[in-house]
Amino acid sequence: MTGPAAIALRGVSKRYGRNTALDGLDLEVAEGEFFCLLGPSGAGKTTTLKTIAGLEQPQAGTVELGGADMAGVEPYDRGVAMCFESYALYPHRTAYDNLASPLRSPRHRLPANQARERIGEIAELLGIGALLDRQVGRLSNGQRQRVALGRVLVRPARAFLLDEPLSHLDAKLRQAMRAELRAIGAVRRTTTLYVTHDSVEALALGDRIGVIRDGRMVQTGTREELWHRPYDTFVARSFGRPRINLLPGTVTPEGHFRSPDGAYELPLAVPAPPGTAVQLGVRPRDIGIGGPGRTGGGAPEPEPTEGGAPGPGRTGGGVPGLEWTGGGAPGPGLTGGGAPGLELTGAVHVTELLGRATEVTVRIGGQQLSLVAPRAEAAGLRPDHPVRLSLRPESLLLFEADRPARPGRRIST
Ligand SMILES: Nc1ncnc2c1ncn2[C@@H]1O[C@H](COP(=O)(O)OP(=O)(O)OP(=O)(O)O)[C@@H](O)[C@H]1O
Repeated sequence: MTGPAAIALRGVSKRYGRNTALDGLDLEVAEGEFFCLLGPSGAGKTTTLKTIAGLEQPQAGTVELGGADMAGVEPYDRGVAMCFESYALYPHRTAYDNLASPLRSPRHRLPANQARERIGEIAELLGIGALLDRQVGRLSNGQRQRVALGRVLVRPARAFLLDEPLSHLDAKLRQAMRAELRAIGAVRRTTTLYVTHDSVEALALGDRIGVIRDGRMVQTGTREELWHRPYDTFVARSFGRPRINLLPGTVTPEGHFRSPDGAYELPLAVPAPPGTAVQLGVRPRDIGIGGPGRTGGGAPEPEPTEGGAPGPGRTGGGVPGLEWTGGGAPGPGLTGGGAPGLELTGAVHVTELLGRATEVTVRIGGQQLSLVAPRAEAAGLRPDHPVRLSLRPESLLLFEADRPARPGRRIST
């Protein structure tokens, strides 16, 4: 990172009475970066944004913007623009007026013609150009949400803090807006911290993603890092639908994974002490069905259940929702060919149609495992049919067993 981070939180704790919202949170967002903060409800995402904006005072830790400590700096003087999920708009004024009001404040005042131009540009990009004369109180929730987002984006800021700005839109519009959002010039140029609980959105939008849980940052990284090298089972479960299979078992003296009933063993690429209780992580799209024909690189189909993401879907080393723009080699984990595939035999439990693909749940001994197969390949499968599964050793992840208070960490070399 050159120069100070645009946003830096160090050891930030925030309690509300006996409720701990943030518990020593660390976060760094680089200048110009689009950073997605992903976490379940109650993880502390909104509190993080409010603390950066100066609307909440942490009990411990520091917040820096552009290298300057923000302790004691009023929200207005921090220069960040925040869009709340519960948007505050003037319901009796027009959408245009709502967009224009930030540009009338002494700090951001623009000459009328420039203000009009800027509002027009933002409104067009957000698809509300035709609604500018309408009173906000007469707009739908989704339209109002776009006005609220526009209000944040019209004025220059050192950083945008966006709290689930697309949550009120229907799936189709959300998908379109997601693709549009990063194209907006203001967003492209400005550091953006974007809160979401939707992993598809995070994968589609974030230059980097931070996964937050119980007020702590579990892992930050690029989508490839989080997908291929998740810190623990919580992060692994956060990405991908259907979810990653996490199969409990133990490590044998030979360093193999063994299922609890001994129904199967698989060699492990990662050394783990014999006897260790572990979980084997394997993503449904990395499992081939019906023999060696499909061992080369997981299912070639686009993501049917995660089709909301822009781009070709599966070009980025298996990470869904990733438009691979870097050229050259995709991320790790897709070495294609080369390593011999592993084989397992089981019986079909159920099949479920997912649009162009089919989710197949297979029983192996007492365990179940789900995979995604192209619809045509799965068409003939019936419950109790015997099936052969193929796995690529490099797509297997190994985790410690989950404990009640702590998801199992990934075991790596
Ligand atoms: N003003 C408040 N008073 C008391 N508790 C609060 C307050 N604000 C947040 N909390 C608590 O702090 C924790 C974190 O809340 P926060 O709103 O930051 O989570 P979140 O990740 O944004 O969740 P969501 O996705 O549901 O919006 C929750 O347990 C919440 O109940």
